[in-house]
Amino acid sequence: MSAKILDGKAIATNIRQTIKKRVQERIAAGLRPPGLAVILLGSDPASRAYVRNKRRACEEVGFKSLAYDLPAETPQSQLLTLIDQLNADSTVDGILVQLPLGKHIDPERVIEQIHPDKDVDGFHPYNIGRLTLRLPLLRPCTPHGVITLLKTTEQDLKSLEAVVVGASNIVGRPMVLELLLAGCTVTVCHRWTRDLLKHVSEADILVAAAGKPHLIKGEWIKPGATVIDVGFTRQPDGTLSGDVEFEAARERAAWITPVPGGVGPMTIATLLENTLYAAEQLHN
Ligand SMILES: Nc1nc2c(c(=O)[nH]1)N[C@@H](CN(C=O)c1ccc(C(=O)N[C@@H](CCC(=O)O)C(=O)O)cc1)CN2
Ligand SMILES: [Mg+2]
Repeated sequence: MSAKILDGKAIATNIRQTIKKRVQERIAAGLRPPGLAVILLGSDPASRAYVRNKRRACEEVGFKSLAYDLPAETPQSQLLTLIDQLNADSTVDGILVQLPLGKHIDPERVIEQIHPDKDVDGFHPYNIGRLTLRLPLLRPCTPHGVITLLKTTEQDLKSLEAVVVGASNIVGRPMVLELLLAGCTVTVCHRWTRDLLKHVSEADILVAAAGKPHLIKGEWIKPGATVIDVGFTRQPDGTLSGDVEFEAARERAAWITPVPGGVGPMTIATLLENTLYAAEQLHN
């Protein structure tokens, strides 16, 4: 078997086109464009690249993009004051602070300062709580983007065995909640899991989000499984590696995401969806 490719790049392009049309309709109806404020501290090259892509994506679909590039040493109090100003700005529907932040800043404190209705990353405890209680509002972008990808396979997700590898706040944990909401039976593996192979080999749906290149061996994959690789580690030669041995896994899986071009583009497309949702449903 050679798995079908889940082409996140193409699916994300379709989503972006749909959003662009909706923004044009809004403007034609005399409504303002959705606004997204993206805050970047420091000059980490990867963070700069992701932020550049987010701002470019906003401009392409016709959103108002507000850029705040602050020095790495910006005090937390100044960041909180900026967030307060953006919370009060009625032209801003979404606020995000690019992660990770420097050691002098408490990311949980910063996320909690964002008004939950403008938390388009879906990281605020209010939005995570709503997802936990099956009342989702603004949902974390990468996990929700993965669900969008899974829906394109037209499998009935109900009753499937899903295994998430990695338990981070921004991917693994909300991914568990999303898969549970979709009707899967969910197992989460993490650094203390004793027998990773055993769990992975039982997965109908595998979401690898450990950030460890090639942690998941191809021969562990259950034949016919759907493999979603959230990992993207930059190697010294400049190439990107996922958490899964792609070529070997592809021989066993039914569906698989590439790295790059799988999950990554869905994160940004889902961010645009969240910002449009905030503008249309939460701030009118
Ligand atoms: N505030 C946030 N910070 C971070 C998030 C987030 O969702 N919100 N996620 C990651 C970084 N990230 C977006 O911010 C992100 C990472 C990767 C991609 C992506 O498109 N990856 C490409 C490959 C890109 C490359 O060549 O380097 C792919 O997989 O195809 C998009 C967004 C941490 N911080
Ligand atoms: Mg990818």
